[in-house]
Amino acid sequence: MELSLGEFALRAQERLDPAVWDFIEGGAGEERTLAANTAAFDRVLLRPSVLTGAGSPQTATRILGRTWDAPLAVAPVAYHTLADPLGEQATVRGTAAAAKVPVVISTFAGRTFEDIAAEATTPLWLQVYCMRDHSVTRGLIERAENAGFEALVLTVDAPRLGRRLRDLRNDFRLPPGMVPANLAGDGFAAPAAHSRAEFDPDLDWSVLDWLRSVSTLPILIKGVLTGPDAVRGAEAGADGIVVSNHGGRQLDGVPATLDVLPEVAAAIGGRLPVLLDGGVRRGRDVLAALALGADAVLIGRPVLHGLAADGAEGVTGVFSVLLEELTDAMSLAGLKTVADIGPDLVRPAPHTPRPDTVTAAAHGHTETGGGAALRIADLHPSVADPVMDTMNFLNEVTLRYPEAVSFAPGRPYAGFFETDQVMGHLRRYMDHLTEQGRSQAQVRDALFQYGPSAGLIRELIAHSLRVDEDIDVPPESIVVTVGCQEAMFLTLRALMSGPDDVLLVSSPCYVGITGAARLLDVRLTAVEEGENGLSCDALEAAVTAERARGRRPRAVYLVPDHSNPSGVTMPLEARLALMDLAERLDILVLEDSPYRHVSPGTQVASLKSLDRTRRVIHLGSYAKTVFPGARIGFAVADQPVLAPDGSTTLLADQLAKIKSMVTVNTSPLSQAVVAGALLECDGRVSELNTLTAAHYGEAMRFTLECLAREFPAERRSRLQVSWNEPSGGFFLTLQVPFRADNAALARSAQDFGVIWTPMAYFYPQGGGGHTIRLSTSYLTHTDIEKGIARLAEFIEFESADAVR
Ligand SMILES: Cc1cc2nc3c(=O)[nH]c(=O)nc-3n(C[C@H](O)[C@H](O)[C@H](O)COP(=O)(O)O)c2cc1C
Repeated sequence: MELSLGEFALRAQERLDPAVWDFIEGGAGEERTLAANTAAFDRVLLRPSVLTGAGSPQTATRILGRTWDAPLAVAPVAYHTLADPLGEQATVRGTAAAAKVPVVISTFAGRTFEDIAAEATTPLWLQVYCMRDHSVTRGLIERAENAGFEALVLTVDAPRLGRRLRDLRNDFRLPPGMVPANLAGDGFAAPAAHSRAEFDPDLDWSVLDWLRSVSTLPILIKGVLTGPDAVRGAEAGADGIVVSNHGGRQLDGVPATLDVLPEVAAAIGGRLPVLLDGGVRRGRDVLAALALGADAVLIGRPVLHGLAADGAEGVTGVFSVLLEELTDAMSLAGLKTVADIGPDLVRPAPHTPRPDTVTAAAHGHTETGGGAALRIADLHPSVADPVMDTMNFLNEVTLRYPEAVSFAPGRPYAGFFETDQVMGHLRRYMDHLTEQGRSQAQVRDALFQYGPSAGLIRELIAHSLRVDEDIDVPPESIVVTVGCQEAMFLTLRALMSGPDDVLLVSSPCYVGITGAARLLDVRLTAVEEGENGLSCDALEAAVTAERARGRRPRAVYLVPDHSNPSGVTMPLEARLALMDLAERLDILVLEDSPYRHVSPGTQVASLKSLDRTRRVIHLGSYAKTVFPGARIGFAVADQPVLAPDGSTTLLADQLAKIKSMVTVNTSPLSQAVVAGALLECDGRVSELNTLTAAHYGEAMRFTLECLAREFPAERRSRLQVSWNEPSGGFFLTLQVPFRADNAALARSAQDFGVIWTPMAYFYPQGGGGHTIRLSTSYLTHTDIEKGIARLAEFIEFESADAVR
């Protein structure tokens, strides 16, 4: 009886034809990567904890909404029929007898999906190679879906098969009669040549959109080896990442999967499951991979070894050994559950230099290599997220070119700010407290002391919402926050309770919410915005697709009025339809609307004022209506929250609880100043802002006039330039024929003296590459005129190549 996977391999080698053995065992090139995969596991030393009371370890884990008996799965491997005539049918039977874990079936399976499914009592996933003829791939997916397969695994490391020298030397051909049971055609006997003829070598990230359009199954991408690619995958909508180098069979010289796992896991930051394959041969290897950031591992060659050694029973044997070893290792390392496996369990072997130390030394920066030097990979992945860097880039460009006219920042116009106003507002609020019968000591405490987490000025805000917005909520449903940003942060923290929870956002989307989601490891799904703002059809489709993937869409975030960044306003009918839909889909609506009262004309009713069933959490801000330096925002969260003992609180109470651990309370001084402003206008913020709204309306009108002047009809159509005409707010968007990216922005700032924002920053899952955002709010007419003239020159220059 075999006691280790190595023994199964020996048995298999005895039984298999040498050329078939080479086909299975071999790697590409000099097989360096193949060797590196197992060597990386050999280097890991485990650090057990003693006396943990761990008892009998539990290997079960939960991934993609399903419980697996162990963090193991069968990797997609072509032609199991090479090892046993029953092929994949024997594999699924043998695997299920040991553990309920997924089996990934290769595009090149030797048995039909239907026959395999008939045998399976464990989840089946389909590995997808995307063929030049996409209809072939679509047909495979449809058949697999009909047979009950539960996920797709898109292999992304194989535009063609790698140079496998053993197969070239053996002139390897599949045995006569061996064909992929689910594909029609011929030429399969020579796998490498076939892959060159049939695999689509031109795939890019848009293939994920295509897959989404043909299937609602979760999609994992297999073959990712870097953090940035993992992030791209997540942004492109993948549901999971498989760190893989195809068992060393593709590009020889890429690193061992275990060595790149920490980088990928850090980049993903828990947003998606990360699986790994390559070289896992022992239970302790599973522990090492999980400790370094994997959620589960896939087993490739050993499954074929088991199959060749003893058919289905051999596969059962392989998984039984792995499970036995895993349980044994967990027990001896003091681990009770899979969740207890963390980075403390591993450390690199002493002779292994850490890659970043090598780089630092090469650059002569060794002095930072001491105890206090931190690796970015050890920090929360959000700090390395491109979303966070985009704003830095913009600030940097603005600082570097102070002479440039900047249409980038969405700042209020400074001409309305008077320093004395701050004193006046403060005095007014203090007088108000006194009028209300507070003693001098109480007034002093109110301003100088810590205050209630939920805020001091909730009554005044509630009054203002009632008289100005027709929003009738009790003061207790309000939490005063440090800017609207904190209101978003608290709301997401409270609502998003598990990895399957999803926040839907209108796309393009304000970066404050995407950034907060990133900090909190919240999963985002973008819902395309149309001419009338968020589309109900797109929202319903997104919610349905997420639910089909086993996820829980919790809320949708949007800016319904004069949106940042697009400038679009949702008409009343669209708002009513959204409220009905939110009710039907049972999701919450996060309404963020900072520009309503600083826009000219009558505003459409806010979503919160239309809310009859407490579906809307309103995220408020006084940054534009009073001044941003006060940093005062608020959340209206009047949703009831039920406790197990039957008692009820408001969501606002829970937000206040969280706030007490984030900022304790919002500055009472700042609250007092804003309260003074509210008192001055008896809560009618719209009246307080009559002049401001007229000013911003005029700035927008003048910008549109300058654009129309610079781009008369002929020039507009020649350059393929167009823009929208928002009725208010701070932003408008402009379509241009060239890629409006950071490089274009840098050229625009340096050579033409005009700065704008690439709209691509605002598309959480890609898009907006040919659109720029212009902010009209804080510039004078002279600057606007100068800036738009410069912009026109820049667009003309850039378009010269793009339009030809
Ligand atoms: C004989 C063989 C066939 C394979 N066929 C496929 C395949 O059809 N599709 C795929 O994505 N990966 C394929 N792989 C790669 C495996 O899915 C997996 O990445 C690799 O085997 C894991 O490494 P391990 O064998 O060291 O466990 C194959 C690997 C082998 C050894």
